[in-house]
Amino acid sequence: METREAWVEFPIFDAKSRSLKKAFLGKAGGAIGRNQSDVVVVEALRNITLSLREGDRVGLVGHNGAGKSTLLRLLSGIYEPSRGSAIVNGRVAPVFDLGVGMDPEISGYENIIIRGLFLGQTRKQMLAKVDEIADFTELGDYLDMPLRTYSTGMRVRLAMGVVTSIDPEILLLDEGIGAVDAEFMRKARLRLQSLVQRSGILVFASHSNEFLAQLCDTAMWIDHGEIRMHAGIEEVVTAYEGPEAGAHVAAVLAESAADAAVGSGAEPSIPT
Ligand SMILES: Nc1ncnc2c1ncn2[C@@H]1O[C@H](COP(=O)(O)OP(=O)(O)OP(=O)(O)O)[C@@H](O)[C@H]1O
Repeated sequence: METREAWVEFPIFDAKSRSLKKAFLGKAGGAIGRNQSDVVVVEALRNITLSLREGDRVGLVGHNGAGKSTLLRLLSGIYEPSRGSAIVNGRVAPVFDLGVGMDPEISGYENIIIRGLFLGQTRKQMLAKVDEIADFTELGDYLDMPLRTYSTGMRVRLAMGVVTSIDPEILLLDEGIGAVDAEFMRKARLRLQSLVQRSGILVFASHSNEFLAQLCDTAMWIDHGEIRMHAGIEEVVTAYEGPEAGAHVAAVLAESAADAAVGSGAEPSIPT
């Protein structure tokens, strides 16, 4: 997966732009400027060159409107670069808009299948795991009801169940998963971790440093549409948010490492 000097610009034809004489760079959001035809554009991504390979687990950090979601959409092929190039080889599972691929008029069960097809699974594969996914969601009889009768959190449960049941080569994840209750989140986290382990490449946009530290091994700081820094998570978070946040990341990393060590130590050894 590779991008070279890729830009994503959104032309805004109805911008109230008379006062916009010079390019504007605020705290939040990408730069607002003009293109060659003098149309106002939001420069959501500027000059992005990156190369990701099997095993890479990258977290995206950056302020609101920095370009994280746009980068995920560029990497998934939803957006074409307006300049430069983006080449993606592999089966991509874009998991940012949990509602995409869902139909409000059909049942939860049917939506499990549809959403799976949307994520590149076959109908046969989905039929084989629909019961297990249904169990995970704990939605019971609601699974026979149309999706429009669900609350936001219930929809997220369904979407999370499907998403965490697949085996993607490239997993693009946005943290749109805050709507579920704490107990369900704990359960979902384990499934999410196992999904990440099965995936070839992970790119994860999140405002939760704890989550980033649990799932990723490097972080990329996106600032006004540009890659400002790509390094270890602790280093990037320290630069982006300060030493306290960096120390928190270090503590989470140490905890995960300790858990992993206990996990491997607990495995029974096979006598020879
Ligand atoms: N469809 C669109 N049309 C116009 N501008 C857009 C569009 N989508 C995104 N933008 C702009 O692109 C910039 C980057 O937005 P993006 O959603 O990628 O940010 P983000 O880093 O994911 O932010 P957040 O943390 O708030 O979710 C913002 O300035 C936003 O206003």
